Amino acid sequence: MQELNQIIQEINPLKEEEILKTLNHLNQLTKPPGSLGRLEDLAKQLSGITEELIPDLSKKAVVVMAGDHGVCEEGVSAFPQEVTPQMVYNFLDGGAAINVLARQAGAEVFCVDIGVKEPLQHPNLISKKVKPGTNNMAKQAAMSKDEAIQAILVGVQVVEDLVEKGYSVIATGEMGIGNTTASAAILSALTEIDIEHAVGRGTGINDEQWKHKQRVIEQALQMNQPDRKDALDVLTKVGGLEIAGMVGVILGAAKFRVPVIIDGFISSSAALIAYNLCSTSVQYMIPSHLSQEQGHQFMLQEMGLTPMLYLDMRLGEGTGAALCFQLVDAALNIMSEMATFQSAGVSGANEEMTNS
Ligand SMILES: O=C(O)c1ccc[n+]([C@@H]2O[C@H](COP(=O)([O-])O)[C@@H](O)[C@H]2O)c1
Ligand SMILES: Cc1cc2nc[nH]c2cc1C
Repeated sequence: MQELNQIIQEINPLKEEEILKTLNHLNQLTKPPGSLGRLEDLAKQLSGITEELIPDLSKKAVVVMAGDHGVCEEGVSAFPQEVTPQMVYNFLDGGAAINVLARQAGAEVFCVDIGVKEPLQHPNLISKKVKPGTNNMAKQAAMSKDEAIQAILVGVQVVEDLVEKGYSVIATGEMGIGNTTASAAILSALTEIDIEHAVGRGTGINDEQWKHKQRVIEQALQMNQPDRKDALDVLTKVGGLEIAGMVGVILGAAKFRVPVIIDGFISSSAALIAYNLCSTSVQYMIPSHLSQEQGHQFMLQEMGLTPMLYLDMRLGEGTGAALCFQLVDAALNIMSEMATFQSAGVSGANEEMTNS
């Protein structure tokens, strides 16, 4: 707990001065001020995070946290639990969607076993198992507080190792059959959103299974009584090991002043926990896309975030976040390659026609 509190204390706000310098530069480029919209916001955020006008963010990493969920025994997913380890090997063999999208963006995928039920072995796997899957949250707490903290610290350590190797922008990803149940439970526990709106179809359950999933989550919340004001308590009682790992990735990124691209519903439940533990951490988050999972919009709204992309995706793994690497590159290339009004001999706006 002390170590986690120390990390939170080391998270500082973005550098306002650097953001103003970036705005000033953007306004000199050959375009009407603000006309590149969210790309301009992104350029400002990146410089506020890194304390550099045009940072080198060429070394990109996707961290895929994998974990299993005891609540699967209640029948909450369209797929069996063995898909979690099977997909981990798929990530390690380079054949999953995240491998394709990461390659396209020039990013590397790092897969972490933080809580897969069965033993896994692969030379490229980062083996940091805290526990072989969570307990069934409908019957008891998903994990102990110590395990939740341990999993968060794994995420922080993974980021520290990546930063040491020169990685400068990180995307969150996850794999865990049953984890939309944990994420929806986190959303209902931390906000006023009712269960019907917080719970989605995950990998694709039918109406009847969806109603059942709602009842299971209701039972888990009744049984565990997570404290809305204590995000660590919520994570412990109804969260997941991969979710806790991503909380650590996000807090670690904020600590080391590295931009962190948040993927979909499950990644955002981790972001919501991180935000509740340390509200400043939201300044380091880039919300990549709006997942089709229905509760996702409420998570982002709760943190005051607007997604960059609307692609009706609901895969997870970090796929939406990986697509945003290209937007990060776009924002930086605008900053470094565009001509200024002065250098290109282009006339500026008519003074009397503008607001500023
Ligand atoms: O990222 C999302 O928005 C997202 C939405 C729905 C499902 N998923 C993925 O699907 C799995 C969880 O779905 P489920 O139905 O087993 O809870 C898990 O491996 C997630 O990566 C991911
Ligand atoms: C095949 C499959 C791939 C996934 N990737 C992330 N969640 C997933 C769930 C399933 C079922």
